[in-house]
Amino acid sequence: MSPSLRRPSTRSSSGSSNIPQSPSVRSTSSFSNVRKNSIRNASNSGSQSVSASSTRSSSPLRSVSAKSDPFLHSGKIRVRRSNSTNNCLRKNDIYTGSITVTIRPKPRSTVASHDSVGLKSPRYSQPRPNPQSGGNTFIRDPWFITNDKTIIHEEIGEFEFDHVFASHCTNLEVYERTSKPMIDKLLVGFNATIFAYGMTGSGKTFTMSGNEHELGLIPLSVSYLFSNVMELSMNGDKKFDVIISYLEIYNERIYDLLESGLEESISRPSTPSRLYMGKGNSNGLSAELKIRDDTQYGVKVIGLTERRCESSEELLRWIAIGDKSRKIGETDYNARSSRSHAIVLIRLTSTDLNSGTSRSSTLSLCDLAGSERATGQQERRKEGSFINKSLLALGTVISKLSADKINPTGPNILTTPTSTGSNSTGTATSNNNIPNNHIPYRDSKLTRLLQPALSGDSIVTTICTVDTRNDAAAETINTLRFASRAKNVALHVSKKSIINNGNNDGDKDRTIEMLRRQLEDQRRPISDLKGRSSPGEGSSHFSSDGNIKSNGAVDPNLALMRAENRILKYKLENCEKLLDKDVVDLQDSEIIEIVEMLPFEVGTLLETKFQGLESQIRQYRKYTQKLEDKIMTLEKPGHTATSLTGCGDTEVTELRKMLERKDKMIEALQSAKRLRDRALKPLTNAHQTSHPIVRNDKLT
Ligand SMILES: Nc1ncnc2c1ncn2[C@@H]1O[C@H](COP(=O)(O)OP(=O)(O)OP(=O)(O)O)[C@@H](O)[C@H]1O
Repeated sequence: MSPSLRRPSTRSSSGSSNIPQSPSVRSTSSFSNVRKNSIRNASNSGSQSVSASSTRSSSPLRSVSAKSDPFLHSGKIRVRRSNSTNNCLRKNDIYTGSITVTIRPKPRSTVASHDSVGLKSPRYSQPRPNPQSGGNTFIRDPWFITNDKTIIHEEIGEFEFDHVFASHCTNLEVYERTSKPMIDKLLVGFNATIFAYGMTGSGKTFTMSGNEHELGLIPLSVSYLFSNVMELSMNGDKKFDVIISYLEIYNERIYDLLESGLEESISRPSTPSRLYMGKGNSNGLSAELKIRDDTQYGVKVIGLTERRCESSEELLRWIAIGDKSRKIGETDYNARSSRSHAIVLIRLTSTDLNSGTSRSSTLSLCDLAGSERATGQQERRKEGSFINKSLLALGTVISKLSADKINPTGPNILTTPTSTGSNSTGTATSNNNIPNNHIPYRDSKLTRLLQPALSGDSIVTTICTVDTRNDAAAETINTLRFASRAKNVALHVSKKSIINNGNNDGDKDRTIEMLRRQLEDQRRPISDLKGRSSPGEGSSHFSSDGNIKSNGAVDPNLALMRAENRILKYKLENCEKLLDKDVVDLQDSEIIEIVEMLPFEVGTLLETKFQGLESQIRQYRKYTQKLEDKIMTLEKPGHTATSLTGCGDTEVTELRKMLERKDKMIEALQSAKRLRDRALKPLTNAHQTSHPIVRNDKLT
C-alpha cells in the first residue's frame, strides 16, 4: 500500500439514500484523495434544510457512500496531496507524473441568481432564502471551496485536486492553468490530451469552445500554438505542419465532422434547431468510421479527413464547420446539450530543415457528452444511454488504471507504448513490464480512441466541470469520484521519436535514382503517344472503329482516348497507393480484427455452409467410388449377360451418365472450396487452423 494512504476500517452506517448508487461507488480507490470529516462543521448559521442534514448520522449522501465505499468512513485517511510538482520532465524526454485534474464549478449566476462558489466568496457560501418557503427558511449549496486545491462537501468531506477553480473564474484562467502548459509540451514533442468531463449542462462546451463573449480553451490553445509555430519557424531552421481532424462519437458510432467541403458546410444553418443532425445521407448521418490499431498512433480512425492549416484562423474555421455537424439537442438540464463526444485532433509535425528529421505530436481536445439522468423523450433517452454507457466505460478504465497505481503490490506506471503502438491488448504494463490487469479499452469507442493516451502515449489533463446546486449533488459526487480516480493514474510518457526522412547522402542518392527511373518510365508512353499523333511524322492514330488508320486529319477519338488513358493511369496509381497502404501493410492481427468485426452469425453461417459442402463432397466421393467399382465389375470381360441379373443395359448407361455428372459436381464443389479457403486463409494461418481445410487434390 502506498505509504501516503491508509486504508480505513469499514463501519456500518444507517440511514437511507436519495442518491442513485453508481457502480463506480464500489471502488475503494474512488475517494483516495478525500479527507473525511476534516471540514469544520458548517456553522449553524446555515439554513434549516442544511442543519437538518448536517448531522453525520443522518446524511443520506454519507449513508449510501458509506455502504459501498469504506474509504468514506475514514476519519483518518491521510490525503495524498495532489502535487503538480510531481509531474516533471525527466531528462527533457520523459514525462512522469499523473493525469492532471482540475475542477471547474459552474457559476451560480448561470444556474440561479444568488451567491457563487468561489475563493472570493466567504469560506462557506451564504445561505439564501428558499423561495419555496416564502423566504422563511434558507438554503445553501452543500459545496465550498476553501483554497485553490480543495472542494468540500459539508457531509462527505474534502476532495483535493491539482487545481480547483473559483466558480467566477474565466476561460482564460482555466486555459492558463490547464491547456497552455500542454501546448508547450506538444511543441517539444509530447502528445497531449485535454478532456472536459462532467454532467450535462455543467459547462464542458463552454469551457472547451467558449461562446460569443468568451473564448474557450480550444481557440485560445490554437492561437497560442500558431503564435509559437510562427516564432519558431522565423529563423528558417524548422518547418511546421499543422493538420486538423475532427470527429464525434454519436450513439457509439464514429463520424467525421470535416468530411464535407467548405462550401457545403458554410451553406448549412449555423444555429442548430432542437437537434441538428448534420450532413450526410437521408438519415442525416454520414458514413460511420472504423478504428484500427496503428503502429504509429496506437489507434487510427480509418478514412478520417485531415485538413492542413496555415493559420489559427483557418484551423478554427474548420472547427466551426465541424461544430455545425455536431449533434446537439435539448435536455432537461441544457437547452443545447452536446449529444456526442467530440474530439479535435491537431497533429503538429516539425521538420528540422538541416538534418531532414521530423517529429509529430498530437493534441487531442475532447469535449465529452455529459452524464445525465433518464429523460422522457425517446430519442434523448437512447442518446443518453449511449452517453452514460461510454462514460461508465471510461470510468471503469480510469478506475482500473488508478487501482493499479494504488495497488499494494506496487505502482503501475503506464509507459509510452513501444514501436508497436499502444498497448493494444488493453493490458496495463507495470514498470517492470509484467502485464497485469486487463483494461477494458474495447468496451466503448471513447475508451478505444483514448486508449493510446490513457495507456501512456500522452500527457493528460482533465477539466471536470461540476454543478454545485444541491439537486445536482449526486452527479457532482460522481464527477468528483471520477476525478479522484483520474488523479491516481500515473503517466510515464516519452516524447514522440524523431523520424529520419532520408536526408543523408546515401538516402538522397537512392531517392533521386528512384525518381529518375519513375520519370523515365513515365516519359516513354508519353513520347510513344506523341509519336503516334504527330502528323508530320507520318504516324498513325486510332480511328473511331478501333483500327489504326494512316495519318490525316486529327481524329477526335484520339483526344478522348488520351484523356481516358490519363484517368485510367490516375486510377491505377491510386489503386497502387491503396494497395501499398491498406493491403501490403495489413498485418495478420489486423485481418483478424477485421474478420472479428464481421457479425458472428455471418461467420457461423459461412462455416456451416462449407461444412455441409465438405460432407457432400465426401458422400459424392464415396458414391462415385461405388459406381466406378460397379462399372468395372460389369465391364469385366468374363461377365455374361446372365450374371447381369437385375443390372441390365439401362442401368449401365445410367451409371455412366452419373459418372459424367460426378466430374462436373466435383468441379463445382472444388471451386466453392477454393473460394472458402481463400476467405479463411488469413484466419487459419493466424489461428493455426481451427477450420479443417480439405486439400483439393483429395477430391479428385
Ligand atoms: N463557467 C461558466 N460561465 C458562464 N456560463 C456557463 C459556464 N458554464 C456553463 N455555462 C453556461 O451553461 C450552459 C450549459 O453549458 P454547456 O453547454 O457548456 O454545458 P455542457 O457541460 O457542455 O453540457 P452537455 O453535456 O449537455 O453538452 C450554457 O449556456 C453555458 O454558456
